[in-house]
Amino acid sequence: MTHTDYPRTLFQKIWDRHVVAPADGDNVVLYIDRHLVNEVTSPQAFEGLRIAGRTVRRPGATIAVADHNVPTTDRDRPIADSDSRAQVATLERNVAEFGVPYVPLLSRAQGIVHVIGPDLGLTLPGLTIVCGDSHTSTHGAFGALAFGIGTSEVEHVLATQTLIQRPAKNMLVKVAGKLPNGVTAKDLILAIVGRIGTAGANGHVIEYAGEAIDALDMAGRMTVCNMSIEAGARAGMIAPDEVTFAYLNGRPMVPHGAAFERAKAEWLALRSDEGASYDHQIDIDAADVEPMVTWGTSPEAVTSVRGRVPDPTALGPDARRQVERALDYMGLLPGSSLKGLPIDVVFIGSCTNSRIEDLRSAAQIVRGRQVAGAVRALVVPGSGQVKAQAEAEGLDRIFKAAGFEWREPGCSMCLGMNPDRLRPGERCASTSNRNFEGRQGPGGRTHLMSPAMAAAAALFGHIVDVRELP
Ligand SMILES: CC(C)[C@H](C(=O)O)[C@@H](O)C(=O)O
Ligand code: SF4
Repeated sequence: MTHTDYPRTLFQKIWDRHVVAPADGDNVVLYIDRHLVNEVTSPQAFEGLRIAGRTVRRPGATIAVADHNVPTTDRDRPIADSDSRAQVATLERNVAEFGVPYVPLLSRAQGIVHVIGPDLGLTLPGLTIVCGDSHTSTHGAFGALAFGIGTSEVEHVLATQTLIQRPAKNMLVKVAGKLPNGVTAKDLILAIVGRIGTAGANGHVIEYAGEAIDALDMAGRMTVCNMSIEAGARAGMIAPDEVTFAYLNGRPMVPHGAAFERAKAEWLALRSDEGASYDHQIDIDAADVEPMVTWGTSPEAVTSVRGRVPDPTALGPDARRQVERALDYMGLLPGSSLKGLPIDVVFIGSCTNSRIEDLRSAAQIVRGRQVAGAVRALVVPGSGQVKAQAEAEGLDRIFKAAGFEWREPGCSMCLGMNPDRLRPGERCASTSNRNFEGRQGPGGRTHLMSPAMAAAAALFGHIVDVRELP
């Protein structure tokens, strides 16, 4: 079946290539190329297979790793928390029983599932990639169709290598112009989520395009696609180009030599056709984007670092109650300024911002300076490979000399499923993607920002505008 008779978007091209058969109504059976498995959403899925007497259909298309529950210190010792220990042990038992490839905790390849896929070259243009984790959208940065699935779908993919899917709508976010100095991919995606809201892309796959997107490195593109989910999108994607190919070339699971050249020729066709239509388009001028900081308990509660916390009395009754509650939780006064707000903890990590480029950008700010007195500051590389690369470049020494803790890879303080947590009332400058109540530990207060902004906050002990650093 060919579809060359009408212009299609990148999303439609990948979708069409993966439809196996129609299902009920508009639904289709979609073939899945890669299945990433973590310890959180897979136990019941494997249990389901066991009960039904099924096997894993394509173990070679599947890869498992533990990331959420792993401590980021003392890796050679047993995990102290019994629930976390049990989750990791269960994954290890399941992968052994079902013959699924597994990246062991002590392997150099271990890390956050959305960091290791690209690291290893498992994430390739044109593929369908799923994982029982919402931030699977990260992999769309390579021009893949990548989305999060629930536990029952994890079981379905394990058993059949397919999913029943309903077609998505398609949104284009076009970012014209250049991002100003000191403004990063993280600021851009925070600005987009702030503009369209956490439900702004519900039911849509977002494609990002335009000069500012083309200018991003792969880490930046992953940051943008990662947080698409915070705008309600099912996935985010960016057409592959020379930046993508340069990143991929030479990675372990990427085709080599002549096979790479052949693949590249195919990947070049993975872009939206001229005249392809979208259900929705958003236009952003990159020149207007500033360093962004969240003030509330939802990623859309965000403003420029020069901005102020909203004043609820200026709002209608519903918005007013919401903002009042957020400010109360966050311990912020209405109308107060974000710049100068004291912070207790700095977390540089998570699948949004724990890649080598993110660590370089933070280290550049930190080099030769010191973390402010009482601030507890953590750098948690996204994978063992990122950690080794950073150490080879001496970034670990820059961070440690400044007073940062240098940790083992994992989700860490992005969410409180492991020992890295905020204490109640602590305020954190965080490079992660969610600032929900209790996300980093009960009572913890999260301000999302870029790695450079978080690094600067660590040095001053309060939120600063990275553009104004001496
Ligand atoms: C625990 C996991 C299922 C969850 C997700 O799906 O995203 C987590 O990774 C998160 O970031 O909240
Ligand atoms: S780093 Fe955070 S957002 Fe990413 S998968 Fe882990 S918990 Fe989820």
